[in-house]
Amino acid sequence: MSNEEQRLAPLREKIDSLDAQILELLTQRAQAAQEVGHVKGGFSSPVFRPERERQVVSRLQSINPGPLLPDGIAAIWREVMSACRALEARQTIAYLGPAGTFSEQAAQTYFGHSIVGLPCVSLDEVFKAVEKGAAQFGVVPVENSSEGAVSRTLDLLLDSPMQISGEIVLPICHHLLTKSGNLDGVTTVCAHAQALAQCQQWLSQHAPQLKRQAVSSNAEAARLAAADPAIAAIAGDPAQITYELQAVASRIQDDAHNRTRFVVIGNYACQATGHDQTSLVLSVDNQPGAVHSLLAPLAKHGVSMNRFESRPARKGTWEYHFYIDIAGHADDEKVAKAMDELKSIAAFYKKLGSYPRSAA
Ligand SMILES: O=C(O)C(=O)C[C@]1(C(=O)O)C=C[C@@H](O)C=C1
Repeated sequence: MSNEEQRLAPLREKIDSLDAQILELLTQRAQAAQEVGHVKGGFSSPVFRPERERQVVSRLQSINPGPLLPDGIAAIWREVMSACRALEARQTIAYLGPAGTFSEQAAQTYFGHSIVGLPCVSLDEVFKAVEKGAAQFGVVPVENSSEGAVSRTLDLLLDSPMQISGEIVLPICHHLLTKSGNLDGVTTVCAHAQALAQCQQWLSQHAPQLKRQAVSSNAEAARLAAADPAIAAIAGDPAQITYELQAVASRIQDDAHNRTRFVVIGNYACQATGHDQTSLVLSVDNQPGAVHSLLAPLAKHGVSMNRFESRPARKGTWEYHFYIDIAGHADDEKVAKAMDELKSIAAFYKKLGSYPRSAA
């Protein structure tokens, strides 16, 4: 045995013994979750409880003695609870496919890996899958930090009976990918229109000769690049791994801090956790000071606004729907008061959901 092996052997024995103890405890935890599942089954109540999962992670982070980092605690328990939840009933999660999209990564980041993924061909299909009950929840992109709102998602949220029960913020890094790892013989770069826009400066500077072709998703671009040596794709890590491509250049997005916010849609109203957000859609009659009147109840009750987005109301007139995210849960007293006032002055009012805020 080498000197290194001699020193590693007792440490590894210690890790093996600790792992056996952790497994014993995880087994007991899984059995407790199974019992929880039986109780819920008796009341026909939902398996997935985002507010409880948030509480579990926050409590452990608050008593964490170190050296594990808070993000590490969150990642470990995300998978522990995903595996325990699957023993109660494995959840089917719809997302914008194909496999290898950032939407799939967002779904796994939020629900862990013990889920059944249901890749859908469009955002409309994600909503339909959840509305029809083919999936318990759906994950859809709603906003990118460089490109702004995903307008189709906003329009679908407006019309859907589903509510928002969570949010995920993912850092988005795009790479230029080919089968060979170089641009020899490559004529065209394919990507989703949003990704082409997010990388346009880099492309103009470093690969102006490539024809830019928008396709339905970056994962689809990666699939095309894997099949055709004349095609390069712009896509992220999940698609690079799925389609076994090589990076010609990494992190080519023009904004180094590029992030996308996804929301979880479903038929579940979350309880308050103390770190919540409420999403609303409103419209006001087209008259002077109307938008200001929408903001007044928030200021009056000390409710802060995290986001404000407008979309044409699609009625052929110059009218708009305002999508606003406010801090707090609809059951919080000051939020409830502000919402009541908003409801009374708005020409149109819809609550999209109250849910725990993403830590990112
Ligand atoms: O507490 C519950 O309701 C559970 O079902 C247990 C548990 C867990 O593993 O801690 C699993 C699934 C829920 O989403 C929340 C928590």
